[in-house]
Amino acid sequence: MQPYPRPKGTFTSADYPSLIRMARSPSLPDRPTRDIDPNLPDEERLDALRSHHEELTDVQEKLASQLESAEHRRDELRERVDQVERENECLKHSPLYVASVEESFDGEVVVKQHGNNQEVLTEVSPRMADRIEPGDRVAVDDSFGLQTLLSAETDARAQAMEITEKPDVSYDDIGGIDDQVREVREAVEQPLAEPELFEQVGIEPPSGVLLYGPPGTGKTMLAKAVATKTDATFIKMAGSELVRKFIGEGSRLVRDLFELAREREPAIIFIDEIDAVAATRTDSKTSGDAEVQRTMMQLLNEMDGFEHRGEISIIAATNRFDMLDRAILRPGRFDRLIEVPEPDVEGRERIFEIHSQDLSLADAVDYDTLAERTDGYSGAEIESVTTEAGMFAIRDDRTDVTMADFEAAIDKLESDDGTEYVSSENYFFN
Ligand SMILES: Nc1ncnc2c1ncn2[C@@H]1O[C@H](COP(=O)(O)OP(=O)(O)OP(=O)(O)O)[C@@H](O)[C@H]1O
Repeated sequence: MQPYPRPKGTFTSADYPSLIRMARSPSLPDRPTRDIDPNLPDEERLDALRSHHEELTDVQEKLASQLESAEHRRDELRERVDQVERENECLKHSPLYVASVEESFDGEVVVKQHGNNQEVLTEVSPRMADRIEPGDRVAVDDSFGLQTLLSAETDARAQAMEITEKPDVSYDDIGGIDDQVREVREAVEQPLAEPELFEQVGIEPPSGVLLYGPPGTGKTMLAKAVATKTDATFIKMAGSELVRKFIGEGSRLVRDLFELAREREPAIIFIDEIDAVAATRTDSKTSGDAEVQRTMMQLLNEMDGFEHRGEISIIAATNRFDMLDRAILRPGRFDRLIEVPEPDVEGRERIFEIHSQDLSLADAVDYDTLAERTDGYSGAEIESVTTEAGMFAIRDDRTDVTMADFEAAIDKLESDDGTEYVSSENYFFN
């Protein structure tokens, strides 16, 4: 019996077309044909028919065997396809590491992985070979295979950090949170302005200040106002920017952040939405969580190793105090907590006054009444009311803003929102 021609060896997907062709046209055994003379005596005809039947049975067995082999081969190929698909899925989902290209040779490069600074020589696929240059940032897989060319590092830094040489916010621009202004001045301004005072007394100034409270209450303004007052460079980084896609990138950005601050002393580092990197650990052990943990550890390392901080202050802000990992609140880290609440009625009146300073007002605007009507509004929402009041005047072809415009603006914001503004008393735990 002639066996079905089984292809040998290991195959890749590139071999599939030829394998399929082979499976479709196997060498089939010849179909036996026989003409039996009808004039033969019965016995001879019967013998001839028997022998023909045997030949046919033989062919049928051969075909059955070939079919069985083909089915077996099909199952093997299916299994292989499943395995390749699984490997493919794994490759798609496994995390990539960020590395810098140090040197580039003919088809090979030396890359240095961020985070552990491990250097390796690795091959570059022809599809990437002519695009890779020393200094490029690349994403590599577990075996250091180059997967993607990343955008220039300067872009990543610039995207993630907002640097203001001279912010122009003064303490007078901030209304309704006088106690918080005083506390921030004490904790940040004084150590920057009079470091010798702390030395003389023999105490360490607070390491980091954490401002917490609902959105739009002036936390960023506070940090900017201290930078203005102390002539410090204001470097803002959003925590969400630190939670990057690639392993090693978040901790690298944290290092860059502190390095930049050292270059630009005096400087204020402001980390907004710190909860994005410093939330309480969850049970899930995904690689994303591990990466966030690494970024947080890098941040804590930078703070812990900041003995001679010079003229650099660190301020962080969060709307989700309840979510924070307590590790960041230990002494030597964010050890001065300042709650920035929504303004009370007097605070709202003051914020209305501040934001109406540049408005051209038609008649005396009753800030007291406006403050009464805006219970639960944040500073940012009060700013929106004044802008909207100005829009009403413009729509009405006037250059002066009236009390009625303010009233209409509040009505509009409340109907746009669909709800009354909720007081923030339990904001953190909702
Ligand atoms: N207390 C305030 N006094 C005057 N203006 C304020 C006050 N709070 C907020 N504003 C206005 O709202 C805008 C946004 O405020 P800011 O960015 O400081 O809030 P935030 O607390 O940092 O908010 P988020 O938590 O959303 O980052 C400010 O530019 C300012 O115009």
